[in-house]
Amino acid sequence: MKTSYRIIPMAILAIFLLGLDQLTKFLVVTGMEEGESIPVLGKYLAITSHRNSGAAWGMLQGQMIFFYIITVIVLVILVYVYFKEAKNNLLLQIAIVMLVAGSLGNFIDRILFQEVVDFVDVLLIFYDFPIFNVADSALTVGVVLMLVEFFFMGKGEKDAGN
Ligand SMILES: CCC[C@@H]1OC(=O)[C@@H](C)C[C@H](C)CCCCC(=O)CCC[C@@H](CC)/C=C/C=C(\COC)CC[C@@H](O)[C@@H](O)C[C@H](O)CNC1=O
Repeated sequence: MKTSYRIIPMAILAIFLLGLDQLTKFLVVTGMEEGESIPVLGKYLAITSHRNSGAAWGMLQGQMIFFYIITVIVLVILVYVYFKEAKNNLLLQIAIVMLVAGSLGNFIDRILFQEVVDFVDVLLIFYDFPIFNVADSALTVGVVLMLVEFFFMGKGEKDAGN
């Protein structure tokens, strides 16, 4: 029977992403001093132990209550959209799972430490991109997949067609 919500595979993907996020953060917290940096790829990629009590680019430092509220709202909306819109839509299901896993990853840090552990330190050619983590990567990929789904696969196309 064709499973339309793919609950098991999507749960496995979410647990894998969340586990990878929490494991990498745990290794950084226990294995490195804050501020310590380990070059991986010359000066373009390093593992730098960093903490951020804000959102992307350090916005809204310390506003934990706001982050808790936003994250819970985001999670509720994602679950609603999953069961309402993602039936038989694998791309949308993966996008939503990436966003849920990423949100939960940073949510756990914010509840436990009131700050997020970051460690992926990329120096883009001329711009020193903020240090991020696996959860941020999942969120960013999820946002991109959601945009692709909407504009190239989903409603956007139908509306354009009308
Ligand atoms: C990725 C979302 C940020 C993440 O949102 C979350 O947790 C969600 C679930 C809850 C937030 C309170 C609400 C979303 C705010 C939206 C936002 O901020 C616009 C972002 C755009 C984004 C494209 C989607 C760009 C990319 C940036 C970065 C990621 O690069 C891969 C740099 C990450 C570093 O600044 C790092 O220090 C951040 C730290 O880890 C805490 N992370 C968060 O707040």
